[in-house]
Amino acid sequence: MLDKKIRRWRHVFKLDPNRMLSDLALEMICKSDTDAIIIGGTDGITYENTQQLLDRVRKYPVFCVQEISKIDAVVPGFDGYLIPAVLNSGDTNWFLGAHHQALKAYGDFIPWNHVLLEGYLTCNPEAKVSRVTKANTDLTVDDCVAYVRLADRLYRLPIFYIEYSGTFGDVEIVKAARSEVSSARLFYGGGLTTEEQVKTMAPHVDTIVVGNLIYFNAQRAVQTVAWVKKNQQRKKVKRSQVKKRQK
Ligand SMILES: CC(C)=CCC/C(C)=C/CC/C(C)=C/CC/C(C)=C/CC/C(C)=C/CC/C(C)=C/CC/C(C)=C/COP(=O)(O)OP(=O)(O)O
Ligand SMILES: O=P(O)(O)OC[C@@H](O)CO
Ligand SMILES: [Mg+2]
Repeated sequence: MLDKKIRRWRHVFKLDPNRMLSDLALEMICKSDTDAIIIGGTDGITYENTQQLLDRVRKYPVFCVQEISKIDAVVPGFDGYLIPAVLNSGDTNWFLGAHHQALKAYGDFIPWNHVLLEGYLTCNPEAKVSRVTKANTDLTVDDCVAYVRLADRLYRLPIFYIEYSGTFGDVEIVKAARSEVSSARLFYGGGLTTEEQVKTMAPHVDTIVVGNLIYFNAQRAVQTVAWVKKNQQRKKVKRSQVKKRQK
């Protein structure tokens, strides 16, 4: 069941089928200690380039899911499927219309135990995803809290994804989401390139997503796994210290 799997994800890489990646870089990414690979992107996604990338990743035992952005590019054979719904989109297509159309056409063939909906809050106005979905990225902390309540409490979505694709985000927005989220897993992705940035974001979220860095410095991208996991261990130590103090 995909919902159980994602509970263990602290770090994931996102690979874009529309971008070139050498075999060596792909091997480093797949053999890293990451928890999963997400294959997806906003534009230029086709059945063929997604299938080709999946075939290359399948040489390695890493868990691999597709993030669906185009219905005719859905490829069978992934370990799971993530379906984005952009909550702050200015066009209902990106949280309702495309999903309705997809279910009308393919609703009988969906492996439901392996499919999860992600509530996206896309916050970088320059990102392709914000432009394509006409997202309202002018968000206050109160807007963010309201979106978390909508996704997590009202719709009970399994994932709330703070997306800053291409740029490092506002930690106050992330902290506000953390303080409000109850059962959804909190994902953060956007502009992570240094240990300092990972240290700033990782303690407030369940899962860190690293994308662009893979394409300009795969070695450094692999290092982000250790940075995230080190951070998690520090949190565990703190929790056990608190327990000792309480006894
Ligand atoms: C048998 C079998 C395999 C069955 C599978 C069936 C299945 C799971 C069917 C799907 C059913 C369904 C409801 C599908 C939804 C269809 C759909 C098209 C929904 C819309 C998705 C959406 C909101 C897309 C908009 C773009 C988006 C959010 C993309 C996600 C990836 C992302 C944000 C990438 C980051 O952007 P990037 O491209 O990296 O941008 P930069 O270059 O700026 O970094
Ligand atoms: O590509 P970057 O900026 O690392 O963002 C990761 C991911 O959230 C993109 O969808
Ligand atoms: Mg990208």
